[in-house]
Amino acid sequence: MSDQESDSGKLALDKLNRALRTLSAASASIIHGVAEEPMVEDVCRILVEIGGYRLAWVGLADDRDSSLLLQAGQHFRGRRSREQVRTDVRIDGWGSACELISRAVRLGRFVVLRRGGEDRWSQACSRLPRDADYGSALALPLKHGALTLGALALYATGVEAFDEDEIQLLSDLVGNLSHGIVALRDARRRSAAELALGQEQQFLQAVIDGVADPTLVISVDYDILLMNNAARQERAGGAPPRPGAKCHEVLSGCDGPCGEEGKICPLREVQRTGKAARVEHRQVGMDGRVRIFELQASPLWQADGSLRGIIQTARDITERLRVEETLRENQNRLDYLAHHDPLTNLPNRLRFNTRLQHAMGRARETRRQVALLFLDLDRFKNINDSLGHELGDQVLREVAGRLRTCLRASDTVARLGGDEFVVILEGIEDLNAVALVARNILRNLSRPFQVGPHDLYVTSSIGISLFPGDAQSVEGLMKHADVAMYRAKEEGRNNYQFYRPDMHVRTPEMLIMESNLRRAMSENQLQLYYQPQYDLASRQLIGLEALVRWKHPVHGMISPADFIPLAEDTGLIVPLGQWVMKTACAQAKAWQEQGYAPVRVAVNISAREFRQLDFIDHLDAILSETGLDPHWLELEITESIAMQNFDETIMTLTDLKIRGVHLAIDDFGTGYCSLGYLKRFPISKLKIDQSFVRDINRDSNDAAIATSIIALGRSMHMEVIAEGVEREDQAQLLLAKGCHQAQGFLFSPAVPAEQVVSFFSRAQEKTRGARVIPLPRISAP
Ligand SMILES: Nc1nc2c(ncn2[C@@H]2O[C@@H]3COP(=O)(O)O[C@H]4[C@@H](O)[C@H](n5cnc6c(=O)[nH]c(N)nc65)O[C@@H]4COP(=O)(O)O[C@H]3[C@H]2O)c(=O)[nH]1
Repeated sequence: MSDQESDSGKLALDKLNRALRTLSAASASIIHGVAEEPMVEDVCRILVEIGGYRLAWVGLADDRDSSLLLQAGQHFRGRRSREQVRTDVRIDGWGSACELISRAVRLGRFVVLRRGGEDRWSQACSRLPRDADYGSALALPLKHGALTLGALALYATGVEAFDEDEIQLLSDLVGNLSHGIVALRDARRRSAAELALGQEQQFLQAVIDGVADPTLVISVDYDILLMNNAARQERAGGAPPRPGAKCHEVLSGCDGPCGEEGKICPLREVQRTGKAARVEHRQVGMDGRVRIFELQASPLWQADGSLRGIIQTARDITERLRVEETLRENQNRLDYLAHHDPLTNLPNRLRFNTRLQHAMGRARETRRQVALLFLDLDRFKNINDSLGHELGDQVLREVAGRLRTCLRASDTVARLGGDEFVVILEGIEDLNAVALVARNILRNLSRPFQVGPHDLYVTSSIGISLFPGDAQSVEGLMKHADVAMYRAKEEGRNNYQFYRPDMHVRTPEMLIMESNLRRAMSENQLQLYYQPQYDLASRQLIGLEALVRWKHPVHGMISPADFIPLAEDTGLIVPLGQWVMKTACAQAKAWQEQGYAPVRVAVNISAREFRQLDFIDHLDAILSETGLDPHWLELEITESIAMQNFDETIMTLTDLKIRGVHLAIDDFGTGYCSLGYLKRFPISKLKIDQSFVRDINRDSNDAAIATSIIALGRSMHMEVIAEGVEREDQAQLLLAKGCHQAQGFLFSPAVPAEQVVSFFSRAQEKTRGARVIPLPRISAP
């Protein structure tokens, strides 16, 4: 081998070694590269410093507009340029500066140019430093699959640089560099996507954190995808859920999805129905308190229509449920009070009426009979009068208890008021069964009642009417059972009677009483007493109630409670009522003419009187005859009068109102006045029945009813007066509850007209100074 040959072999070996070192260093740089620009720059540096090229640069295509950005590192031997040339050289055009690279990119293969051998050489070198000694240049396209990323340009001193082997090695290097660039770009895109995802996540988190109710986004696998701040506070003390946490673990502390113990899984509900779902869950909070949550789950659909999961909001409804429960209890309690007798807890008249209606309906279907037993305690008034109402009440409670024991659970026993009870027996085929029950009741009630220190003997009388035989309506059955009950009393009490039509024929006793009453009216045995009514706060006289008295020459004073019902039955109530009205009006006018300050006089009107077609005509005649201004007359009707024949009643009441007559509802609370009707009546006053006043300080039911009546009166702009006020504590409590008027023994019983002037005098004293009223003391008629 000649020296020349040996030198050229050594040179070739050096060249190969250098090329391999270059490839190895460039590969290491590519593998460890973390960012595209420094990596490309480093590869250029290696090509110059290790590879021995005069210059290396990379031009990268901008895939946005197919222009070429010469943005990566240029390297010159001995110095380094950080310049980035951004040029608008089109890949398919030929610009001055990037000739070489543009061409390699456009052709998609390497391009070699040599000084003198190629007419474009000067253009390819036009942007290079002028002092450089270039002999040849090579451009290799950076390709990744079908995509051309740009090209690497190398400049060397010799004209014959870049032989085939070298180009091959450099092609491998460029291939690695392309991979490196693509890998870094992918990584950059990935991290940008991850960043965007993170920001999106943060945005969503901020959105649901803004929701006040605990809110979760749950996947179909029960994973918690999002949980808002309120939910974290509620379930995890503010901590975020651990990754992969399941909703049932966090919300209920359960291993498996909800479904047991009546807890419906909201996710499954949404999956089952494909719609939003609402369920209630009982959960123990972080503080150990049991709370009820209303969970509202809305489906979270994906673009392909499949269910991604649910958005679940929870609302603590513990307090709302508690309030609802209290309201329900209050409503039940009010319903109960409206349908039950507070003293005995038996159904009251209202409930009894409904039950009887239903029983009649069932009897029509089953073709069986209904028996109505009307029961009245014999001489119960004596117990009340001699031992007091409290013991009387105890007896009534005990009677209620005993009645219940005599009946089947399906039978009804109710208290109508006072000492009157009714029993409904259904499914009757044989009247003997009814008689058996009646006998059983009589036997049970005739056993002594142990009340306080007393052994009381109470008997009762029972009248029985049958549906459908005796009557087809509640009123008819009641009326006939009542007639039969009176017959039982006449038969010596403590017995029962089935109704018979001939019972309407008056008994000799009744006929005697009737003729006595007629005589009483013609012989002036009747007298009007007046009970004063007072303003509770000022204790000023505001009215007088006229109450009739019968002074029998032999039997003495007979209570109106005993003869008014008879007068109603016989029709005598009509002339009696006219006498009362005329006397009361004349008396009121007389007092006014005597110079006493006028007060309103109240007169009781019974149902039969009120229903007389000429009732208003008679009233007009009395008013014109006596000259009393109708404003000073008040008519008291009972709830039951008001509730019968609504249309007629409202016409009569309106006629009265037009005349200026005041209207009051007596014994309010004992009947079943519909509020709907009440508000349509032109009534100005409600009288709280004395049965609610008696124990108003002791019995919470009485107090509740009195309070309701006062509130009702106030809401309907009516006056409210309490009757039967016997003690100062009752008066004080009524005043405190907002009832401003009262009458009762606390102030005075009903007294004859002559004594009434003493009330006027006292009223006069109280108002002295305010108003001077002349008092020509003329004696009362
Ligand atoms: N325990 C107690 N009782 C008190 C007290 N203050 C007043 N009373 C009594 O309570 C009754 C109130 O009259 P009422 O509810 O209209 O009840 C009256 C009314 O429904 C009827 N009545 C009386 N006079 C007439 C009348 O002229 N016409 C009509 N249709 N009915 C009348 O007879 C019922 C009974 O009348 P009276 O025996 O006079 O009984 C009166 C009165 O004396 C009190 O503090 N304690």
